Amino acid sequence: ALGHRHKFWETQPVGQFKDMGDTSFPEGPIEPPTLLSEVKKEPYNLPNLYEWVTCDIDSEEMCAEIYILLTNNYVEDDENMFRFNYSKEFLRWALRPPGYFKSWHIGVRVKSSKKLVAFITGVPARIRVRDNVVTMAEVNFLCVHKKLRSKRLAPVMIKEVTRRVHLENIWQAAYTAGVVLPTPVSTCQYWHRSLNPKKLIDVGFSRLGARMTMSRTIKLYKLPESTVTPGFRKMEPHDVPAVTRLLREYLSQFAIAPDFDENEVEHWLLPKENVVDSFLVASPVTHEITDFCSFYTLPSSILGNQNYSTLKAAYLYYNVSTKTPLFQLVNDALIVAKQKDFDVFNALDLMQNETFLKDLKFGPGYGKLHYYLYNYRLRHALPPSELGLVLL
Ligand SMILES: CCCCCCCCCCCCCC(=O)CSCCNC(=O)CCNC(=O)[C@H](O)C(C)(C)COP(=O)(O)OP(=O)(O)OC[C@H]1O[C@@H](n2cnc3c(N)ncnc32)[C@H](O)[C@@H]1OP(=O)(O)O
Ligand SMILES: CN(C)Cc1n[nH]c2ccc(-c3ccc(F)cc3OCCn3ccnc3)cc12
Repeated sequence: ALGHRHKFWETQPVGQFKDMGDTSFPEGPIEPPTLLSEVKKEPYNLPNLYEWVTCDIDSEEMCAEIYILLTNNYVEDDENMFRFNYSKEFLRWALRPPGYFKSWHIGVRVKSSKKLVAFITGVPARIRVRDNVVTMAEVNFLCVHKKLRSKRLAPVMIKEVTRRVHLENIWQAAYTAGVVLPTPVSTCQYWHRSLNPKKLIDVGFSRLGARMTMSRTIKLYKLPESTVTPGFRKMEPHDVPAVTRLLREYLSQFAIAPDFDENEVEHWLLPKENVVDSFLVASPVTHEITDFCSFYTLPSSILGNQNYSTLKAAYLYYNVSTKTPLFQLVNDALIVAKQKDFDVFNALDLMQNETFLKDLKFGPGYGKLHYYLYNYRLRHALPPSELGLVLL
């Protein structure tokens, strides 16, 4: 805002800070599509030492290079105590949804050593914004090696993924970040629910509460051995049509939400070992599916701790409650996560999550996750309760 210059973002079709509060602009695309013949045909120039590489995520070797780059150089928390450690199977899941483009998995190598030093990705998604379903690119995994930071490489990466998205006649994007950029369409807070409080305190993720002993803390977060909702079970392939109907109906209440079809529900929500867990509640009598709950697995490396190297974290994903109270549904997810030896269960305060966070003993995190749309203006920022989109 004041004095804050965004030399790159000021050139982009995104809401600008200087226009904040000006509601005279219509909601919708900021720039019209250009003719495909007018989209730049060759890649943007990189500094001389570097070259573009289109990453084949199916290749074990390429996937390993991406995994290692992210493991050592991706997002850390504000105190640099943890760094996301997306697994290879998670990356393959996240980057190969129905209709994905290999050309949107973009790497930068050092010409001489062939070392992968930067990465950015897009995957196609139909996102509804109020009443408009827009095909967008969900942009993610932007990463520049720690040794190459602050050289203005990120703008080149962003322009290149934009160019390749334009070549597929797609003109909007959605992305999230912990940093404030021009201009968030919504801002969420993240919350954490301890499952293994002793480890969380040992690694410095949590602190022992005032007037609390360790044994009192362990007791506070204790969960039942098994889930409590009758008819609560893992999702299976034959459930895809019913879960799609249930989820589409539920997500229709939010201003921004994915427009999932059965293929996308199959990809994003069928359980995948070590990647995504999903459950539903089917009425024992009618077998009607009335509720749904899911979380994904995203460990964080613990930086500089002698006893532990990894924090096993679950992240609340998409949930639907029509009969079982959301509180009880998510509590069953906590119970399953504890059974699977997760250390912590994370959630954003979007959708209807703030109705249960405190009651289920989630504590507020220290940072925010900002949501952005590229080349699509909203007249006002949305409260998180109107957001129905979870990006990985
Ligand atoms: C129609 C299709 C459109 C498709 C594209 C849509 C847009 C997609 C946008 C991408 C969405 C990604 C979503 C996503 O992946 C989820 S957010 C996670 C981003 N990754 C990390 O935080 C990993 C660790 N950090 C790094 O690797 C580097 O610090 C990065 C690469 C972040 C910046 O590298 P650097 O060496 O530290 O910085 P310079 O190269 O010198 O560049 C500085 C410029 O980059 C702007 N910047 C910094 N962080 C950003 C971020 N997270 N998004 C967007 N812009 C970001 C910054 O404001 C400045 O521009 P300004 O001068 O205007 O302020
Ligand atoms: C969303 N996706 C784009 C990854 C991403 N990028 N930037 C981020 C900033 C915060 C969160 C986040 C989202 C939900 C949550 F419960 C906790 C979070 O971060 C905790 C702090 N932290 C950062 C790294 N290790 C721990 C994700 C992201």
